[in-house]
Amino acid sequence: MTALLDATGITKRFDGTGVVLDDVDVAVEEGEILAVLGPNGAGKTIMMSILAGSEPPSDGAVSLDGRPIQSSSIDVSFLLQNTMAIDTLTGRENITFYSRLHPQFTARWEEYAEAFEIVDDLDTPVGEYSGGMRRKLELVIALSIDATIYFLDEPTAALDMAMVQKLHSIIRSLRSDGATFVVSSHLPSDIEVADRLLFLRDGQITSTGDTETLLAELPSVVRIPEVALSEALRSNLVDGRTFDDGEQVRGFVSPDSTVEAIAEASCDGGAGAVSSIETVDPTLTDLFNYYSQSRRP
Ligand SMILES: Nc1ncnc2c1ncn2[C@@H]1O[C@H](COP(=O)(O)OP(=O)(O)OP(=O)(O)O)[C@@H](O)[C@H]1O
Repeated sequence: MTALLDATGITKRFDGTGVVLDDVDVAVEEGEILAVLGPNGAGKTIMMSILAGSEPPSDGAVSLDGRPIQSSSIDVSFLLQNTMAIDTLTGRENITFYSRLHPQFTARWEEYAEAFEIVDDLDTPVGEYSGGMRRKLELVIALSIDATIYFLDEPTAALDMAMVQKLHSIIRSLRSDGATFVVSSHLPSDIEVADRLLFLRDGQITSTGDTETLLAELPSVVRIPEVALSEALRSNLVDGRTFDDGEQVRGFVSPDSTVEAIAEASCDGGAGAVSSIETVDPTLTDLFNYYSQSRRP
């Protein structure tokens, strides 16, 4: 089956910064929801801009339905962080502006403005909006376009959890009508809406797959009291790395170690905390932390 969106050998270089996207291949099937995940500076925005056809790659090519992608195509809706809403116009005027600009703009905006709770703010200039209000208005506009494919760059960055859930439900509903989504994020909660995850780090794809498969391939997760940490214990963890979890930390058990070895190492640390070291079920945050930091074995 030919992918709806097909990007091959995408590379981006900037004078000074050098290579920020390095020979990336991405294929997105029709009706798929792909989440592009990675830490700050991983190259998500650059990749989204190139995939959506709004930024030329230094090398490589992107096609939509077999033709070179163009951001101006009526098939594409692209939400790029903080670039859409015009400050001097009110929310309503922005909506009118985009409705005239895009031939596929629909009356769905009214339903979405209600869902994102910005109806009462529509007559206020966008320059007076908070970051979250602006993001919600931009989402209302981007999602009201009847596109074949939606590129949403970090749509949930300024949203509270209730709004994140509403966005996910709108994405699912448009997908059930046949739409395709590429959504970038650095929030583990966005994993919930995706069919497939693609992790980006330092401009390269470190892993890709569905959530279930990537979760199954995750090393055991261990929770350790911070006080029990020692160099010897860290040497049993993947990359020696730990992640905050309240008064404890979490880490991934190295392939050549065991939870028992970690418990023993904690004795060596002199903390007497052996009994409180435990393996735990992996969460989406564990999944995000592991694949954002490590290369799939
Ligand atoms: N116009 C530019 N000129 C030079 N370097 C750039 C330019 N735009 C981005 N970069 C560099 O490319 C790299 C990737 O940036 P990008 O904005 O794509 O990351 P990101 O994953 O979206 O990060 P964040 O989560 O912080 O938004 C960074 O090192 C950044 O400094």
